[in-house]
Amino acid sequence: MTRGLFITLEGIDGAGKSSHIDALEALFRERGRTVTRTREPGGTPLAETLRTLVLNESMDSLTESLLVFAARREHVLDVIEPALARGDVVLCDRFSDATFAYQGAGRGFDLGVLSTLEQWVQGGRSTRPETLLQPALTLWFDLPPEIAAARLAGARLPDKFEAQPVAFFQRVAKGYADRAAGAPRFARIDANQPREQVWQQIESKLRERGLA
Ligand SMILES: Nc1ncnc2c1ncn2[C@@H]1O[C@H](COP(=O)(O)OP(=O)(O)O)[C@@H](O)[C@H]1O
Ligand SMILES: Cc1cn([C@H]2C[C@H](O)[C@@H](COP(=O)(O)OP(=O)(O)O)O2)c(=O)[nH]c1=O
Repeated sequence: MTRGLFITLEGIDGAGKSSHIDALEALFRERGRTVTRTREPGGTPLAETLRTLVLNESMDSLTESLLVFAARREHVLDVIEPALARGDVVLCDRFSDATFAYQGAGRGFDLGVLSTLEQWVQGGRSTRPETLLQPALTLWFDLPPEIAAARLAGARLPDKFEAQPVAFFQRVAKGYADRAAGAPRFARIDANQPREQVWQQIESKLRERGLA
């Protein structure tokens, strides 16, 4: 059986990821694909418990990094790898790029330690970089932090991260830009557009890459 397709959605809080994931799922289902839709931190009962802690408790940045990678380990083993082995399209709302952006760039935590954890969690037993589990495509919703903050104001009760000042999200946004630079799996979506145009960009990125 052919291995599935791993797609992640990334961007700062309020960038518009959740607003497009239903349509993305519908698009693949219309093409006859089985879709596993999931999110991080989360995706398994234990990982969802860890998510509640990470999103609600204040903690040291190493603790936070270990918890998101612990949740990811469970998620990769129990959900993502089995779904890819079945041939599913896996649509995941955030993955390890979020850790590099939020814990790395946002909190200032050591990127080398994050890379080591990434290798442990996504690399199986091998230490070769090419064996790292990474998405085939990362839809990166790029939106200026001031605009994301304005969109979120009044839209929902802020969690621990959403309550951070704009300066934090400027660092996170830079973290995403750094991670995207030179990584062809990233497809930048200009999220500072009306919804319809954001969706058109998503469709055209999928077409360009022969994925839909
Ligand atoms: N293109 C858009 N233009 C204006 N508002 C938008 C757009 N896309 C989403 N929104 C609104 O912005 C807020 C954040 O969007 P959401 O999809 O929840 O972001 P995320 O999942 O990335 O945090 C929501 O209130 C949503 O309705
Ligand atoms: C996956 C991940 C998420 N996060 C943060 C980013 C988000 O603020 C939060 C949860 O993401 P998200 O699911 O986008 O939140 P919401 O349900 O409110 O749309 O967790 C990290 O800090 N590190 C990570 O590794």
